[in-house]
Amino acid sequence: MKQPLTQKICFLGAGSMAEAIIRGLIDTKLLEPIRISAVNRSNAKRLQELSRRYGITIPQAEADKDRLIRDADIVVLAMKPKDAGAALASLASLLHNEQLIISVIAGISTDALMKMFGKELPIVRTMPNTSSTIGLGATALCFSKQVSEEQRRWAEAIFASVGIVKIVDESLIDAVTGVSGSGPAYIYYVMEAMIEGGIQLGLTPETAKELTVQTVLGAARMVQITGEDPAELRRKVTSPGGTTQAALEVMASYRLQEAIIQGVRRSAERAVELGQQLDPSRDQ
Ligand SMILES: NC(=O)C1=CN([C@@H]2O[C@H](COP(=O)(O)OP(=O)(O)OC[C@H]3O[C@@H](n4cnc5c(N)ncnc54)[C@H](OP(=O)(O)O)[C@@H]3O)[C@@H](O)[C@H]2O)C=CC1
Ligand SMILES: O=C(O)[C@@H]1CCC=N1
Repeated sequence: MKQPLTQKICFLGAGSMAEAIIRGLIDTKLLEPIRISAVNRSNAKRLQELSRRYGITIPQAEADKDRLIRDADIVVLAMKPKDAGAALASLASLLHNEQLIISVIAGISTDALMKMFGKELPIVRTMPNTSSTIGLGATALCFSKQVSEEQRRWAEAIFASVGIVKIVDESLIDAVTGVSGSGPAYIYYVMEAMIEGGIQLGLTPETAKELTVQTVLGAARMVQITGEDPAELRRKVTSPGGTTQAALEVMASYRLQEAIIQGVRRSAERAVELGQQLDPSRDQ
């Protein structure tokens, strides 16, 4: 097991992505709950729920909020892109350059964040996904030049506690959003359709769901364990003139693969748009 971290971490934004990471940190004992705090905009009930569930610190009064942010060694920005402008402007005066800033916000570049803060800070821009909740996340990281070696290790350890970590150039983070940030939703979408197909053919919803879940799990693990390409594994399922070929021909007639590729591309493009809405000077 990795050496536990001794830093204090404050999550700014206490939604699903923050909870996924908090849970991983605690489950893997990378950080003790006492070193973790979370603040949000207004939803006190949500903070109480997280505090009850994980034993983390939450502000007891408005003034506590600023103190938790100021005292943290690591501040994780985990609000929606649309809320980031207002949140980050009010945050600038609380941040100092001994802190590491980790952003999970889709689309917003490290340059744009620094512009919003009005100062140069060590920033790790990340793109995780919600499978981090169960330790099976896929996260890409990139670093601003102010990030020290030690801070890189903190960031890598934090996201390694909830899944796999890939270091990428910042120019590729939006592509990661298209593949694995939004990716779980594509798979759920396919699963919904498989379950519905099964129900239409007479299976109970429970049986259709169980069979679908095991099929998706098994297919992903087959790729991982055998190391074979998905295309090759698909070929092995597809007997000439058989049932799978018949199914895939129908799916191809609906251009399913093309639809997914275009969806991945559109997600990445949308990340760029979200960033531009906050940083009109961005020229991509
Ligand atoms: N969900 C996902 O699959 C992924 C999300 N991301 C990124 O993670 C970020 C968060 O997403 P997600 O967890 O889904 O969002 P949620 O809507 O679940 O949570 C957002 C949180 O941000 C808080 N918030 C809003 N404004 C402020 C503010 N001014 N100060 C402090 N907190 C604030 C909200 O508080 P309140 O409820 O009080 O308003 C809420 O707790 C997004 O930027 C998204 O791009 C990245 C990868 C995957
Ligand atoms: O949909 C979104 O904007 C966020 C970013 C990646 C996954 N969810």
